[in-house]
Amino acid sequence: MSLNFAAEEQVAVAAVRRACMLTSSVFNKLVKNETLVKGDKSPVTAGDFAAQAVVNTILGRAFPDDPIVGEEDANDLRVESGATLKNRIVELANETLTAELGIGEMAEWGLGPGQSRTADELLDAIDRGTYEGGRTGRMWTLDPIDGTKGFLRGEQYAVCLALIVDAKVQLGVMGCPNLPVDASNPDGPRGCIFVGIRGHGSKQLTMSGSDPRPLKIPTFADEELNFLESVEAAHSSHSFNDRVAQLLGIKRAPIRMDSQAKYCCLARGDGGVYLRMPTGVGYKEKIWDHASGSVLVEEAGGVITDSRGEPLDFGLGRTLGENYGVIAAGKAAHVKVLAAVKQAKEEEAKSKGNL
Ligand SMILES: Nc1ncnc2c1ncn2[C@@H]1O[C@H](COP(=O)(O)O)[C@@H](OP(=O)(O)O)[C@H]1O
Ligand SMILES: [Mg+2]
Ligand SMILES: [Mg+2]
Ligand SMILES: [Mg+2]
Repeated sequence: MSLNFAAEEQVAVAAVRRACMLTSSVFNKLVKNETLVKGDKSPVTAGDFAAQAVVNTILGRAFPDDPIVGEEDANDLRVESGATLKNRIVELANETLTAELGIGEMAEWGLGPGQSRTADELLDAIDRGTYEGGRTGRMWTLDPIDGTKGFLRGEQYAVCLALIVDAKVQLGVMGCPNLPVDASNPDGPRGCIFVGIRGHGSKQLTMSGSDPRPLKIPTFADEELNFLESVEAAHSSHSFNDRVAQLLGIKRAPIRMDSQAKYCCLARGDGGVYLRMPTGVGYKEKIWDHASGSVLVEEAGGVITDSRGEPLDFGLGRTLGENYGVIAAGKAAHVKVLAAVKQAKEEEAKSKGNL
């Protein structure tokens, strides 16, 4: 029987839950100077930094020897021009770390009333996430807000945390504060946590971490299949997906959604195929954008590969290496989609050759 990572699961769910409290509460209060544009032109908010500070503080206390590959770093907050944003982040992180949740997690992990951290401690916590990754050992990977653009639009985003051991994802925990608990009731209650544990299945929990519901990807009839794809056309080629859908005879419109919430929706059967093909050259996918989703999908009975059918390699460092895209689906659907993707790639190569 494989390890069940019970202690890691408990800590990760608690950390993701606290980070989700923070991001939900900050959303309504974000003001203009609380968002920065990073070097790659992507946005980052006070919520991203503060959520990374909270999760890394908790991980640092519970598993002090584990390195963390986190999306954000504190460089922009350590300079004079970042002082206002830094103060806001410290305020938000401490509000969250000191909240009284009454679930017996608190003293042990340095949480609850009276457990405020200094600004320096919180910036250092953010910078615990600068680990380079690699092939061996234990490491966590964190995306404090995946789908920052969705977050800013008030749409889908996810707090994503995964444990990788010797380049294999063993545990993935995702918090989706805006995701309907039940896709068949889109106007009903929102907010859920998803957990995948290698060898032990996938489940959906409430936002407070209770009421586990096991997840299994259903087998879709061909005419029922549909795509889950990025909202942002710059992140994933919409036209390529359209061609693959055409080759497969898919009639249903794609579901466009930001973040790894797409993997959560795949794992519970809201959509049949996750397909993400590069839009240009040069961008390398980051491990924190796929680690937790990949184990969730696999443990719900699905398959995740690149567009050549090769497994994703989480042992190359902070990125997944050269970008061949990502295909995730239930077992039977994955075989068909992979074949159609190969055909669409051949067509594309031919038409480029003929130009
Ligand atoms: N050119 C690009 N191609 C693919 N992914 C990109 C990209 N530029 C940014 N991203 C990633 O796409 C993620 C969002 O994925 P999606 O499009 O599925 O919502 C972003 O995560 P963050 O929002 O955490 O920065 C970012 O890491
Ligand atoms: Mg980002
Ligand atoms: Mg991301
Ligand atoms: Mg992010």
